[in-house]
Amino acid sequence: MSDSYAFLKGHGTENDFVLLPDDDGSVHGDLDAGRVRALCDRRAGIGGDGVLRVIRTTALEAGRGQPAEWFMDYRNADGSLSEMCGNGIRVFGRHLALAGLVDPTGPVPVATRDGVKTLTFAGGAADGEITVDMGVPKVLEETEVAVGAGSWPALHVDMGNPHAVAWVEDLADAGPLLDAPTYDTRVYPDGVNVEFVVRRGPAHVAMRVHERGSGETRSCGTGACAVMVAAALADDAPRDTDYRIDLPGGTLRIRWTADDRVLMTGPAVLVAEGTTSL
Ligand SMILES: N[C@@H](CCC[C@H](N)C(=O)O)C(=O)O
Repeated sequence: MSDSYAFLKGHGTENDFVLLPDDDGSVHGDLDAGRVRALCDRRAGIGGDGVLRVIRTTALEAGRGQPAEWFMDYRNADGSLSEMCGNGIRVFGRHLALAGLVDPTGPVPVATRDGVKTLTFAGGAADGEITVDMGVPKVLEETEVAVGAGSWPALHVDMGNPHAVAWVEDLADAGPLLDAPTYDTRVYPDGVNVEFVVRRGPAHVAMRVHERGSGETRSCGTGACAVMVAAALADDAPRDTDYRIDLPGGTLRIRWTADDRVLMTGPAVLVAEGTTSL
């Protein structure tokens, strides 16, 4: 492994990531958790909610056999793995398009630990929103989450990664979320991302999120999809209704289609690139 290596920094609705180009896996090897934590450190590192390693599908065991050239190797800021990252995959796609590694005029498949997701670019490589086919949601059991003295019923929605969606009176009810919400570990043996949601209008909600492995973040794409599914069920909304999901870092638009797929649309921005030896 080399001492100094390339990175990029980007965000999707202010959910921010360090990207590590590593085509054949020779730069970062197994990408140990310590390096991920150092890169994501907001004072001593570059800073980010997670790391996106850009690696060929053929170069990583988790990617082999998936029908896509590129694999999004996502890690949370604490170094843990997750199956999927909704904001991250748009940023990942933006990098692939800007680097000329994919053709953004057609559908772009990206392999993940939750299988292949397909990206559609509304603009060119450099601008416009990106829509991701996030696949079929799994609506599971009713459960409960708690923060401090407050506790709320929550719906378990699986978007490839686990979510608990809790309706609250006010987004401030959950407090500063410095501590992770508590949850039923029998329901979520591998941890959970917890979303707190309020209504803003018809097909329009706002949310905050505490992410497994990253703490409270400004946005979570898979979380927004889970929230949209919970809201559409609560509203008895017809399929193909477009929901607006407001997050502290911006807005995502989500649709649950008649053929049971969740489509997420939002921005993806690259803000810096360089080399580091972290
Ligand atoms: N911010 C992401 C989700 C990242 C993974 C999550 N923290 C987990 O551990 O499942 C998104 O935009 O979906």
